[in-house]
Amino acid sequence: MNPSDTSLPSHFELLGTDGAARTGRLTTPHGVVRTPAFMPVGTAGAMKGMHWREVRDAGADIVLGNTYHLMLRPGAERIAALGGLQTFTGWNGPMLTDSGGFQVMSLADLRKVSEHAVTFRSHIDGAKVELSPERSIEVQRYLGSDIAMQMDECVRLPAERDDIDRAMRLSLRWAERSKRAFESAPDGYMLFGIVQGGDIPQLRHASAQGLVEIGFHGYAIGGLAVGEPQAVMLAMIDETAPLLPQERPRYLMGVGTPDDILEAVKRGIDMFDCVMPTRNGRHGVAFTRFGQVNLRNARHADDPRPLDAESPWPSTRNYARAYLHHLVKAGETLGAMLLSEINIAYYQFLMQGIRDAIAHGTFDEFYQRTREDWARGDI
Ligand SMILES: O=c1nc[nH]c2cc3[nH]c(NCCN4CCCCC4)nc3cc12
Repeated sequence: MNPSDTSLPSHFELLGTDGAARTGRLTTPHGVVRTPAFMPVGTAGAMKGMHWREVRDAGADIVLGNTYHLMLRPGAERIAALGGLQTFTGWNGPMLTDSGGFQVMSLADLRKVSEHAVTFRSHIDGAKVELSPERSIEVQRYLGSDIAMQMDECVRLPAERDDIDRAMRLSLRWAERSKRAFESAPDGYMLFGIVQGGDIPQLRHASAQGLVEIGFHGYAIGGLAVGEPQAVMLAMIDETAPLLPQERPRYLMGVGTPDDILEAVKRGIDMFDCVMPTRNGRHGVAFTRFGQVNLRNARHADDPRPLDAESPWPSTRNYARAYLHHLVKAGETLGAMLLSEINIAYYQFLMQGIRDAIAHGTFDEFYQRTREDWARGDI
């Protein structure tokens, strides 16, 4: 389990730091991921409202798929028989899959957590399903993701200390089982552990130290972006990141807004995923260099200007706000499509700016200027 060895099909190289911010390169069997990286979320094997070529052209190196959705429909064994996720979907680049535990807790009916597994009824057809750490690893292997996640239990916040402690210790035992199942067939792919511990520093420390002792290719910080204020999320990153190995990637799950990402990169996070760019796009909200713009707002009805005339992304600099406003108000599918690509392109533009700034030792200036631009707002 030594992914710093660059002769392995999967390995991480730390290329530069600026304060606690890091830039690196994560090599996987399906390609290279530039970090800090934002992973668009293709939950059920598709990027809602976009073609894969647009996701690639926007600058995304890696996308996320969800084990929970894909194992229920179309089924992991079926995807394996059809060549795995990359062949099945046509996205021929790196993919990371979440283990399924989080979605079970947020989407499934009649779910029950035991030491052995979580059992639930499919939200699609009501079928009874059991998801153990071993089955989750088996499913992720069938899907063929380059980076698999351990099975864990994420507790929504606020929560009682006893419940956070119980879920954190269960997740550590599941981490051990996930690794054992993963190592039963070493094949050059990666497995990440997930730090739990809620908003309690001592439990975060215990979780991080326990995972490092087990040893993983990378370490996710989970149990955040689950209802807590941003200040609490950032405080838990401050408590956790310094305990994680410098030479392994750190992944903050489910995060977040551009502001969340900038703050987390400043604290040493390398990887992110969030549905926000595509979900907000479908709801008519654009992310731009000057903050968010709600195209449903009547103020755009006669505005011939594009969202950002300086943007490198064609749709951001070519379409009049009045047209985007019209599409959104008319419920035209093209509105959701254009705003999804515009938003994914902005997130990747932000990540490229972050990587360049860290590489040049100018992250602090980039951080200040970016926040000033957001604060200036959309004129
Ligand atoms: O602790 C986790 N383990 C496994 N997967 C996770 C996924 C997560 N996703 C989130 N937050 C998602 C927040 N997102 C923001 C935009 C709207 C939909 C919800 N926290 C997470 C924690 C975990």
